[in-house]
Amino acid sequence: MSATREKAQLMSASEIDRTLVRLAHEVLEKTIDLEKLAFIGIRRRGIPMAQRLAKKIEELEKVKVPVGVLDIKLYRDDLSTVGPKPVVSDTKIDFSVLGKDVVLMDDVLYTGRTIRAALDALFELGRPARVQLLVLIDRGHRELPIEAQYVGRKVPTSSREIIEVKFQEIDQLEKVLLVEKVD
Ligand SMILES: O=P(O)(O)OC[C@H]1O[C@H](OP(=O)(O)OP(=O)(O)O)[C@H](O)[C@@H]1O
Ligand SMILES: O=c1cc[nH]c(=O)[nH]1
Repeated sequence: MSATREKAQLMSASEIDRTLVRLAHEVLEKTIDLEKLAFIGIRRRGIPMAQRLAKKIEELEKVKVPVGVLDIKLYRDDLSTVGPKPVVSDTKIDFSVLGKDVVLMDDVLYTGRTIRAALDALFELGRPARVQLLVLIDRGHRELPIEAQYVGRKVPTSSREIIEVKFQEIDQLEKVLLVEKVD
């Protein structure tokens, strides 16, 4: 792994929280039937996001939104010409996705390959009524026609830059950093 240098802090803990509150309100605004809503977090940092959004919606609307988990790992195929390929390695969704209004959640949207793998896995489980995507950071550089309906912040980046999201539940600290690869 190449070394990195911190360039800027993009979000503090309180900014992350305010953004998630806004996103919870946006999801509610665009949801017709709350009983059909279901959140699926992409491991690792999509999971705390899905759990926190479900908690905020329970506080606001007194409705418990079911939360599932998709684990997508990078699978390196030596014959591949496009680099490592994201594949689903573990799924914990203990509710039926049939007819559900699913919101997939992840911390960073970049090429879109992780979300494509998540959609493939989701449709193997059943046919949801609708699938939307919520991300904390959209950094651009898409390689597939995938867009998020709910975006915490759009951050234009160069390909040498990396977005690092840190969440208390995983990293024991809470912030979003812009870092740069150094040779
Ligand atoms: O749009 P893409 O190009 O697919 O990139 C986005 C994915 O990359 C990151 O995961 P990463 O593979 O770094 O795993 P991690 O979340 O476990 O650190 C991030 O959490 C997204 O899941
Ligand atoms: O910058 C990036 C790109 C993909 N995934 C991340 O977490 N950060």
